[in-house]
Amino acid sequence: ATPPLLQEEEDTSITRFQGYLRIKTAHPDPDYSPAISYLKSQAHSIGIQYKTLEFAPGKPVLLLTWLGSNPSLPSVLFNSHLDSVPAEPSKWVHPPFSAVRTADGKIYARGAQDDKCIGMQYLEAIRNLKRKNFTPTRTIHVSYVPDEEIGGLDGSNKFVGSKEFRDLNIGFALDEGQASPGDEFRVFYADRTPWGLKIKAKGPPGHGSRMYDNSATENLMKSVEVMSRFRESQFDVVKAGKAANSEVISVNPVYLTAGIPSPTGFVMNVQPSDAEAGFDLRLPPTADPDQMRKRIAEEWAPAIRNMTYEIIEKGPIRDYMGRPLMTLTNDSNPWWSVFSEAIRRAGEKLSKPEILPSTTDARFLRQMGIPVLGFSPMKNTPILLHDHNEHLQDTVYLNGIEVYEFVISSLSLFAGASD
Ligand code: MET
Ligand SMILES: [Zn+2]
Ligand SMILES: [Zn+2]
Repeated sequence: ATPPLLQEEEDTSITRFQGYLRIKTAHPDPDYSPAISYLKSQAHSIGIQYKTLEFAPGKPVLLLTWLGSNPSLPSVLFNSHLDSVPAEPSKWVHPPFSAVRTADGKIYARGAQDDKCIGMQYLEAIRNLKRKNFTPTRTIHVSYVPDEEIGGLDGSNKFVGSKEFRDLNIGFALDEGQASPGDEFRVFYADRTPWGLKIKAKGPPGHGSRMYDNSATENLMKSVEVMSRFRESQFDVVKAGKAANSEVISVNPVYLTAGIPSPTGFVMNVQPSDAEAGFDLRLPPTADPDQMRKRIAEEWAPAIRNMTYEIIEKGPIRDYMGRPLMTLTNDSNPWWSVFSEAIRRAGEKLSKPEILPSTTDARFLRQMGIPVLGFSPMKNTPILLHDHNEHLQDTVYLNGIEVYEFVISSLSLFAGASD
């Protein structure tokens, strides 16, 4: 057993976390370069290698490497994203980029849970392991990628397709998960894939008083009704306890638009010739994308009702072999066994592995055939990602560092799988 950290050392690691949280990498205009500089200086002080890669202008990927004693073995990757969603400062009790630590130990910042915590915990764990003279067998990589919150197409997606990535020879990866309100950590073996769906209706315009068939708004409303019924059918499965939220297809409206603008709002006595609605769809890996496309074409936006549609598919659902993008969480996956055993040895518990209701860059890694688990070590913590007043308890943050020490050391020493 190693002695607990001195108060002073704890404070320093919290201060370093606060420093990262104060860098504004929130959309719509994330400033990546100060974040990259900050992380590079951390890597320098720890004594590990670093390099910046750029696959899209102004969108750097930072890669840190702790070389193992047997670099020919497949390596292990710890991923996090540099960016975060926007915050509305007026809705927060402390400014979202202040990283205030309250008297009772809560650290307030956009990114405190999603996911700057893990980005810094990886580094603190490596710092501690180095101090204890631990030598990894497998090489450990830590990646910081841009643009996750807007779909990752210029970030992780391009990174995994690069020669630089192939050369890393990654055997297993960890990416972000979600906080757990209970006292067991959550772990995720798959993500849902987001589709943005826009449906558009056209129809004859007419006097506001007229009753006639096939107006644009009538056609759009018919679709919205059909889609609402589908949404309800999925939600019913969840309410009946037959599936988790993340195991069904979600279809949620995000905008509705029609009408002819006027200086006072909209023209009130003309039925418009165009109407449009947008939806956030999330498809679990078990969903059949062809069936979904067919449903959209035939039922949700049928041409016979003068409707058109656009599907923005933000990432894969299946791998190149057509199999659902899921990482095995049983003993047939030796990485799972090593990971779950490390959690046990850290004195912690995992709840039953889940599909993540939202989406991470793990889907791009899984598409390359790499097993990935989603994991953010936050227990007894409210789920505050994308919410106002996102915060993390200092003790939870510090505990996570210890957990990663077990996880990083175990994975790097694991000798079993050579491919
Ligand atoms: C639009 S891709 C996904 C971005 C974000 N992580 C989410 O789940 O909403
Ligand atoms: Zn997020
Ligand atoms: Zn995230």
